[in-house]
Amino acid sequence: MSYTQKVLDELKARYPEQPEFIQAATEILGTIQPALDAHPEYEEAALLERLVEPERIVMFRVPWVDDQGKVQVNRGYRVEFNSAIGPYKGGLRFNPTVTLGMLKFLGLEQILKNSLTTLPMGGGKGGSDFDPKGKSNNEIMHFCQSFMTELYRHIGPNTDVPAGDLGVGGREVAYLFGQYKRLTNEWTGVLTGKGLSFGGSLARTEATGYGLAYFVDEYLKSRGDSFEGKNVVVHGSGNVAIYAVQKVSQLGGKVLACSDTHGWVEDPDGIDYTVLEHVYNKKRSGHDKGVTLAMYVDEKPNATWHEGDGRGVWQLPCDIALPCARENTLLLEDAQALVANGCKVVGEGANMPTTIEATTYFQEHGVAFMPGKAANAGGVLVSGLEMSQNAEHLSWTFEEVDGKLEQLMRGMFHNVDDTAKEYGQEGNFVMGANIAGFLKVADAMLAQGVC
Ligand SMILES: NC(=O)C1=CN([C@@H]2O[C@H](COP(=O)(O)OP(=O)(O)OC[C@H]3O[C@@H](n4cnc5c(N)ncnc54)[C@H](OP(=O)(O)O)[C@@H]3O)[C@@H](O)[C@H]2O)C=CC1
Ligand SMILES: N=C(CCC(=O)O)C(=O)O
Repeated sequence: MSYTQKVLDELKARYPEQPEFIQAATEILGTIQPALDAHPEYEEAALLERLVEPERIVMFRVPWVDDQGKVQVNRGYRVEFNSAIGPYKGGLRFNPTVTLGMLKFLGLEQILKNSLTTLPMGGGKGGSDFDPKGKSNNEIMHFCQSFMTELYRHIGPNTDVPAGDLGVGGREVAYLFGQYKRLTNEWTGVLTGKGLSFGGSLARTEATGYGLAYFVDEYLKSRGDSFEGKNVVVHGSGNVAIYAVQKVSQLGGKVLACSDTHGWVEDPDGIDYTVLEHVYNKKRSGHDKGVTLAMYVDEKPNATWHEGDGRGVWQLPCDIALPCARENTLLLEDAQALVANGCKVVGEGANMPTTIEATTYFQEHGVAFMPGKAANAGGVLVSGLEMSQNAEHLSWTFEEVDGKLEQLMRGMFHNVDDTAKEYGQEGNFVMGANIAGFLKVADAMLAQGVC
């Protein structure tokens, strides 16, 4: 039995209640064995057994009072997964489906993702089963203040630097930051995604979506192609999706459709990202009762709203698919429909949106599949640049940040592409990303001894 299979079997036996974590570990361990074959010292040092076990997990109670004066209780977590190459770095997710296993999947992905950025950032992830939907700004503030009252003692600019993710945007990061300052009497770069008036980086809001478009565009360029004239479908219409739509359009592509949890919208004129911004801001205004993406057609009468499952976007004929919502939202049946309708490229803006079965189907049918740990790394990459700016007490221009983002994302594609070729799997960007991300972390862990 291979080393990776042994470790994976042990994980499956130990954590049967954490399916998303096992899914992420299966994808990673299922592709890095060729790198391990060349390094028997990794098994001697139990390196994989240590890699898949978080260095620390913090779990805590989050009590808060709602607008009716009723006491509510949620659960809070921070998975400090791996600090071999830098302080723990990763988002916070506020969503009623959050579990420890989900955050461990996100944290494991984050380790390799942050490694691929070439910046000194370790991997972590946290969040809560708090649902921000339908909550007033006052309630979100009370929750964030209570959440940070527990978390602050575990984080810091050189220890653990949280940021946004699903359900956590600029509003939540700002409330969290305000509470951190009160508790520590320190102004530091302890969170990223901050507001521009208090240490936030220009281009951080746009970074994940832009980075996705740059990564896919570099792949297209490497094959003598481009976004020009390409039809694109996007799943999701949140922070990642909005700016992916903007940048894809700027690069010559036409985004035909996008979605939210209430349905999906198609626009023959091409999705207008500024309208998506209006919907996003209304949803997060603190008065979002009943606001859905259906609002898009109010501003764009040529568009059509489809109530129901947002996965309807996968039925549209397209050249490129960009899943930007959340995990396991592109299933085998969706992959079959996309391939049948001519899709040739999939770039993951979300974390693990494509199931293993769907990924395999794409790879077996000649679709260029780019995993989120590489393609969506633009967000954490610019978070790293925000940390740099905070550390030097400087603010770079939008063009400086966006230029660095584009340069690093295009370079990341070539690192992933070259690594896949080096291991005899040209075009297998899942293997390329996993091995390229893994090797840097593994070397650091080996050098630092048994810790
Ligand atoms: N924010 C960041 O910096 C980064 C985020 N990511 C990943 O990208 C993905 C999206 O994150 P982000 O854009 O920040 O999150 P947002 O909360 O801003 O947006 C999430 C989007 O996905 C939709 N959505 C949520 N749940 C479901 C579901 N079960 N089925 C279909 N659609 C759903 C939401 O619809 P609705 O509005 O109706 O809820 C919304 O359109 C996540 O996987 C996240 O982990 C990756 C890298 C960086
Ligand atoms: N949610 C993010 C961004 C994390 C960060 O900016 O620290 C991700 O990379 O999944």
